[in-house]
Amino acid sequence: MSAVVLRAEGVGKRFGGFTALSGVDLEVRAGERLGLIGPNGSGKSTFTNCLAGAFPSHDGGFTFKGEKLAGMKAHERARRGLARTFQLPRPFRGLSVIDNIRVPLAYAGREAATDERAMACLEAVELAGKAARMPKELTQVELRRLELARATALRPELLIADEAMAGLSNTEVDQILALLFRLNEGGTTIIMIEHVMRAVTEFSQRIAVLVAGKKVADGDPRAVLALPEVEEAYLGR
Ligand SMILES: Nc1ncnc2c1ncn2[C@@H]1O[C@H](COP(=O)(O)OP(=O)(O)OP(=O)(O)O)[C@@H](O)[C@H]1O
Repeated sequence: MSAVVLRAEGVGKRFGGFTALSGVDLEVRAGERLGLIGPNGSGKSTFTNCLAGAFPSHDGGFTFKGEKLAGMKAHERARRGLARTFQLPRPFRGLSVIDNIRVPLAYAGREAATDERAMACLEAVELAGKAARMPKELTQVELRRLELARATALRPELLIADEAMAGLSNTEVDQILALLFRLNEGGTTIIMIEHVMRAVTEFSQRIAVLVAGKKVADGDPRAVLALPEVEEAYLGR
């Protein structure tokens, strides 16, 4: 079995008096494909934000590649190989597609921000033909692909893909799925947060379920999805 790359221990987050996450433990192994699911508002993005360093404080902690992340800013976590995409793609709207890739390359300094490297990132998501276009000229699925290219330009060890498929057609879902499989085959560990259940079941080797901020299940996808508490959480949406 491969090494644990990420360990979350007792992660909790409150917004004022509201508990959005509570006591979440999670382990992810190197090279794994994990589906993180749960009804709307169950805390999936909050978990991602805590992990990526978007929130300054929360309970519990994360260990990534053996190093505690507490106190590290988002960019420091990114430099260590932790990447995430956003539910709503966030390209630099004033920059061309290729410049959107040059920015993370240049910023992190781990890779030379050469044209070749930026083009290779675009080729990996089949956007090389649109390198000179502006983000507003891209379709929804192309924007999702650009978001993935931006997140993976630095060849992260772990990628959290937060609803990369929302609102896409079946064919487009397949395109993004293929891309995520390719990234995983290249060695990237992936946490997929997704409501498109077909994609989650095709992709995930394991599924963890959040309901009202608590992890209620974690294990083999078929066994997890058959649990009464998981069915109830979804049917009760
Ligand atoms: N910055 C914030 N301030 C206050 N409440 C917040 C904030 N961010 C999230 N919440 C609340 O925390 C709860 C969990 O939200 P979160 O976005 O993590 O859920 P989610 O599982 O990602 O949902 P979805 O599937 O709809 O994206 C929700 O009730 C949400 O309203």
